[in-house]
Amino acid sequence: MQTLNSLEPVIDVQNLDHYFGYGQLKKQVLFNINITINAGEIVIMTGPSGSGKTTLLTLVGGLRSAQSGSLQILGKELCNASAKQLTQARRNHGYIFQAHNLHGSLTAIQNVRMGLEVHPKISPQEMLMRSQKMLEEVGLGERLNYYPDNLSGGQKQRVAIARALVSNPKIILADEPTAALDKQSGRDVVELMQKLAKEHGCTILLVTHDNRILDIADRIVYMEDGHLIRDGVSVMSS
Ligand SMILES: Nc1ncnc2c1ncn2[C@@H]1O[C@H](COP(=O)(O)OP(=O)(O)OP(=O)(O)O)[C@@H](O)[C@H]1O
Repeated sequence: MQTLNSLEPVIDVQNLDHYFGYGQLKKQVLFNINITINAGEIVIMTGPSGSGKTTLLTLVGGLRSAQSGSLQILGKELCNASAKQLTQARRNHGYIFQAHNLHGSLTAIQNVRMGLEVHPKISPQEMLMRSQKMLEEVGLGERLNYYPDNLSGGQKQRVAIARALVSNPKIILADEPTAALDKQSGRDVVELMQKLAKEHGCTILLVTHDNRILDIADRIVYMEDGHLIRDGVSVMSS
């Protein structure tokens, strides 16, 4: 089993280019991206709309295939990886999106349980136990059997966090997790993510336009026109 220490890169991107389309419609959207993210780091990626943040996040997440350069996740190369290798890699990740993507017909605990379905070795009882514990950790122990429609925006996002974390992923990828939330709920959600990531030893790569949450990052990276133009330690982190 692989053990990680804080100096080991969990995400290592070197000379990564990415294109959409073919032939005359082929368009380069990422240019020579280089970034190394170590275990336990919280990295926020920011920058203007269309600068390539989501594209980079989906490549790191194995949601699309990297074509050129090197993209190593937990020591495994994902550039030109097969569909099977990408599926395998996705098991290391928890995803949190702007729209929480909860299933409306499932209760909170059933939604969280979905985060364990890709791990067939866990028994149904164990799945329920872990899901309940995770919901308790995000402060929703009293709402296990609520449907998403009966939860506030912040509570729904907390269910999504529980679903992302229930399988103990090494890496959490979050795309605009506060965009649909008011100021206080957004703050609560990212502070919860920060706390749980530190407790569970997760690395977080988070895309946001929300300047109010930049201070939770250990490092902020800035994208513009497909280039990573700034990569430094957060001036606001303690
Ligand atoms: N599936 C796709 N097919 C073709 N072009 C795409 C596709 N997805 C994104 N693009 C283009 O790639 C570029 C980068 O888009 P991306 O969504 O990664 O930017 P972003 O920084 O995440 O933007 P936003 O902040 O608005 O979410 C844009 O020019 C976009 O139009």
